[in-house]
Amino acid sequence: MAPTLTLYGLIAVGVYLVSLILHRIFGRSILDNIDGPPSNSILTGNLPALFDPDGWDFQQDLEENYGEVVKIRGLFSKPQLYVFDPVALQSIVQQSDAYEEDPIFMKVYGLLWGPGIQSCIGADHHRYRKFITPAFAPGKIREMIPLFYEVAEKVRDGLISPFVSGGPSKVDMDPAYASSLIVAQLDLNNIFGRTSLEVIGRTSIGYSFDSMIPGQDTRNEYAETLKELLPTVFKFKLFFPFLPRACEIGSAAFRRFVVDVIPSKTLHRARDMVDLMEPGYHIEDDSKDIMTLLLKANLTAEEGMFLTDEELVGQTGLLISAAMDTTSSALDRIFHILSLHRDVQDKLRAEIVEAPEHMDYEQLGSLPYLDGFVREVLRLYPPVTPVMNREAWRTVENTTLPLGTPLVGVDGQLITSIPVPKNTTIYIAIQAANRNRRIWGDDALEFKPDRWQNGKAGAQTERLCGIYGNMMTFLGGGRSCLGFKFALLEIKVIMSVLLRSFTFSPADDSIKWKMSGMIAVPSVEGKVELPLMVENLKH
Ligand code: HEM
Repeated sequence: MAPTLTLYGLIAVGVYLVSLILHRIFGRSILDNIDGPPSNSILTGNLPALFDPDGWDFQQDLEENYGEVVKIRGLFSKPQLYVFDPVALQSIVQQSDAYEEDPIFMKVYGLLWGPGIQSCIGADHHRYRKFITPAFAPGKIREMIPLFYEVAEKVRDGLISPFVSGGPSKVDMDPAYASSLIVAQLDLNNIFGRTSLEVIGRTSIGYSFDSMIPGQDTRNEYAETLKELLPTVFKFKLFFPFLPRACEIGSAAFRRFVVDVIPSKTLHRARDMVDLMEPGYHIEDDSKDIMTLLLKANLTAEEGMFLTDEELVGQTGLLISAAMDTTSSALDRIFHILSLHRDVQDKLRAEIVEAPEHMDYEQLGSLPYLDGFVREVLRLYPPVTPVMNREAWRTVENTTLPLGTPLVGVDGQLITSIPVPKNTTIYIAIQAANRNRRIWGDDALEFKPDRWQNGKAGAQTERLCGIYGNMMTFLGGGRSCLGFKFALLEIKVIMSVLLRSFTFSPADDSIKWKMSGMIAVPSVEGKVELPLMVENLKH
């Protein structure tokens, strides 16, 4: 009896899936008239190409060969939209009642960290955001600058150590200059991963993950795991859509049993990582860190606004994760570009050495070339890779996406707005928006720090709704990055300290940028690393 029932059950599921696929392929969709690339597979659509670690060419094809809203195919060929039209973007990020963060990603974040700002929508998100925003006010970030310098100077000392003592890195003496100049090949990805974790650890929970002792690679297990966590979890991205339902099947113990018996090393690695993150970290100091600010704010929060202990802990894990990989990716890209453009590097160094050794909030913002350089890198190479998920969701059955530039439909007619059915996945194409020729000019794809004057790039007439520099790097609207000023100051402090002491040039290895999870990372022969030649100027 039981096997027959199981068989009928399986047949029913099979029939449902086949009818779903047939409906998707042969049924009509209101989005049929939007142009886009052919689907690569009935089952997975264009998703493998979109999420491929080397998917830059596919993204470029979307950016250059269709309109500013492109139709792609998702699971079971469901139509999805890849959007970089500025008016459409504004409508998406600002109409929080019509569009919300994809519930699937919310679920993933919630499973990894517990309740927190990136794992919820609606009123809960509003409550978290209102609660956390004051911790990132300019006055609070100003107080963190000495700590940024403290960490940056430890990094500098750490970089000097292999030069003086041999250290753990490959040391390559230039015989002609051996007595005066010393050059070493160092993996800056490792160094910036440690740096950004140390900065966010110290500022968010007053905890030092890494003593940054010169010459010692002392990253702890939590730090190592954190770095690997999202890339590992993202290996299962095609299964994400099933997560919300899967999490409702049986008890937690049963779901754990299922994970244990599935014969997948990667899944077991992800399970072990989440276990390790569970106990969290130990708070050593309670002075000015963000956690202390949140705890204090909790004491005086009005009814319904305070956070539970579980929420506070979840929040901190999310903050560390939001800050670490993004800032480390930005630093990697910055130093890779510096190594490739020696003239730019020299010009920056000249500006920096003229400035005070320890700059305050205003001074860090007032070096024009440094400011233009950072803006240009973050425009052309946003660390969060071009796709961010949002979904037209339940409050309205269907919604309408307004367009700044009309599209030519598949039927050859002009389209001035797009009716979007409920539950349509929309990708905010951050990089495509940042490189849109209509906004940035014909040289949009060129790296030109000089295009920036007083925080503005040329005579732009078209606005993007991003919170920083008319670009989408930190998003805009009610889910924009809360830590963007923090990140910019951290980056500028680290650049100013390191450029005073070192020059950076390419090593022999060829560096390729990959998409890892949602973050761009440098890699050499498949391994995440950024080998650069570093020359000590203060020998
Ligand atoms: C260059 C570095 C960074 C980049 C490019 C970046 C980018 C972003 C982006 C694109 C989002 C929107 C994500 C979404 O909608 O799911 C975001 C959200 C967020 N970021 Fe950042 N970020 C950076 C650094 C930081 C730092 C240093 C912190 C904290 C110290 C931080 C805290 C947050 C938080 C809390 C959110 C969630 C906001 C919300 O959901 O309301 N970020 N970030």
